[in-house]
Amino acid sequence: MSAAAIHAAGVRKVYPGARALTALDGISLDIRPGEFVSILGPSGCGKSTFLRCVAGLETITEGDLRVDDRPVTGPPDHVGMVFQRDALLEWRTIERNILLPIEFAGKAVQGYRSALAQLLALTGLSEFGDRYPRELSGGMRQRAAICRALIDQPSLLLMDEPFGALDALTRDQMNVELQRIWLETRHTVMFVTHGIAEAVFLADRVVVFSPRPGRIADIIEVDLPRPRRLAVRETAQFGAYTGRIRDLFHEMGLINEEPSAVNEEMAA
Ligand SMILES: Nc1ncnc2c1ncn2[C@@H]1O[C@H](COP(=O)(O)OP(=O)(O)OP(=O)(O)O)[C@@H](O)[C@H]1O
Repeated sequence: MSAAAIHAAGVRKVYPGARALTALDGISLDIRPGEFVSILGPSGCGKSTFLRCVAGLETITEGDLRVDDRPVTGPPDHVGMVFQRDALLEWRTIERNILLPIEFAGKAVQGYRSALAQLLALTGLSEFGDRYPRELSGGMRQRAAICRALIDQPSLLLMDEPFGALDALTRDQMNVELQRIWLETRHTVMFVTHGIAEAVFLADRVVVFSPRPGRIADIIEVDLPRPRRLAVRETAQFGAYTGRIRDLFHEMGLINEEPSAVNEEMAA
């Protein structure tokens, strides 16, 4: 029996077809209940694929993948998801957007009124429940999307570049807010990102993927006290974590700061 919230052992994912594509190869990873894990890697390395496999939206080709010790055979219960695009329905108020998963599940929304009020308060949206998405800023919309993911009390929150479309300042603010929400709710979170600083700031562990086919290049434990303030990013300890990840990307050939090396390569 595994106590892991997510258990992956030798997970391989091949997208079939005439030009079959191996997106993931040999992913083995256990995520503990209540842990915040960032998945970091270059574009196209299979981060979203892994998240979609955990969410039961893709089937794996090989290996063992479990959520709460049950093999993933379809979208598991008690999983909330947040994507880069908030996917709010423009014709529904914020409250009715947040309650959508309850309606989909055929449950009575009345039973969720107090959960709704708590989530709106937690995310600073109490005044905006009766507004429409177009009346909210990008950051507020993403907070509403987080409320929608949390309304049915998931044990696991899967986030795929949730702040990727936001400007840098709003993204910083959302990082702080997400940490606060997580410290209050202690869901297990798997957070996919391209951003090295964002990954380190938020996570208990950063799982670094290699370029496609996605393999785990390294797992970095982030031992920084919480709650973390944005200023932590200026500290030597934080710099040591981000530096280590940058070195990894260097080794993988993903960062090249030597113009002469580029020239040599181009000349070869
Ligand atoms: N439905 C699909 N059918 C075929 N190939 C796919 C499918 N979805 C993704 N891929 C391929 O799998 C690889 C991994 O894609 P994925 O979206 O998981 O990467 P990613 O790391 O999340 O990238 P990004 O950071 O750019 O979003 C890519 O080469 C992509 O083209």
